[in-house]
Amino acid sequence: MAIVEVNHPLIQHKLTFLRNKDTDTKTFRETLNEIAGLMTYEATKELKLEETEVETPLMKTKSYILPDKAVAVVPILRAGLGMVDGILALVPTAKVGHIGVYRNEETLEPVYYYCKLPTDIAERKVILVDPMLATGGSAIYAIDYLKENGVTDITFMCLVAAPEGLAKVIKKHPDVDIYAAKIDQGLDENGYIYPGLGDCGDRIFGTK
Ligand SMILES: O=P(O)(O)OC[C@H]1O[C@H](OP(=O)(O)OP(=O)(O)O)[C@H](O)[C@@H]1O
Ligand SMILES: O=c1cc[nH]c(=O)[nH]1
Ligand SMILES: [Mg+2]
Repeated sequence: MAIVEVNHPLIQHKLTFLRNKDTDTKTFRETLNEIAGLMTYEATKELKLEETEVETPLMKTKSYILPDKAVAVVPILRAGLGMVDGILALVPTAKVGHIGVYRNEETLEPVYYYCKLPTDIAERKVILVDPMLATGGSAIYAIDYLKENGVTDITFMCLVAAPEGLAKVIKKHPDVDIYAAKIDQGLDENGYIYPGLGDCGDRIFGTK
């Protein structure tokens, strides 16, 4: 298990634009995908490769490729969708599953409404994505769900995480690696990440 705050200057620079309340929807969406791509580079560094042989213009040589069933990306709807294209730009052979969970605004408990996963998901490394890890309820629900479907290798990738939610996820799922662009100060009285960036789903899709 690892908790990695990906402190790359390009990621931290781009995160500033996502935090800014005046950033428009188009810029927000594009920048979120750019960060997701940069984080993917770090989060996939332990991927196993297969040896192959390739013929260069000069000679045959040993080289390496990803196995056919290397990766599945699973966004938690809706906001997780905002990271998928950035990840697929780097891992185009990944399959994509979807888990629909929203947070009840009063109880802050996760509410399930949809799921569709690749049939061979248990054979793949799953990158579970959601920009916001607040109380941790949605992430824990989605990880439980993946494990019930036979998945054994899960990395959770988010943009900002609250320390209290992070602690809950690690306690329940100590085998899951977590990558965050930033671990923030905490949660406010409404369960929003502080300082955070507001409601990420609404900012991606322009719904408020
Ligand atoms: O850690 P938690 O306390 O569970 O909160 C985090 C969840 O809340 C947000 O989703 P939201 O319920 O706003 O749904 P949306 O993506 O459809 O906007 C966010 O994208 C996470 O899924
Ligand atoms: O700060 C938060 C917490 C949950 N969901 C969001 O979109 N933002
Ligand atoms: Mg939302």
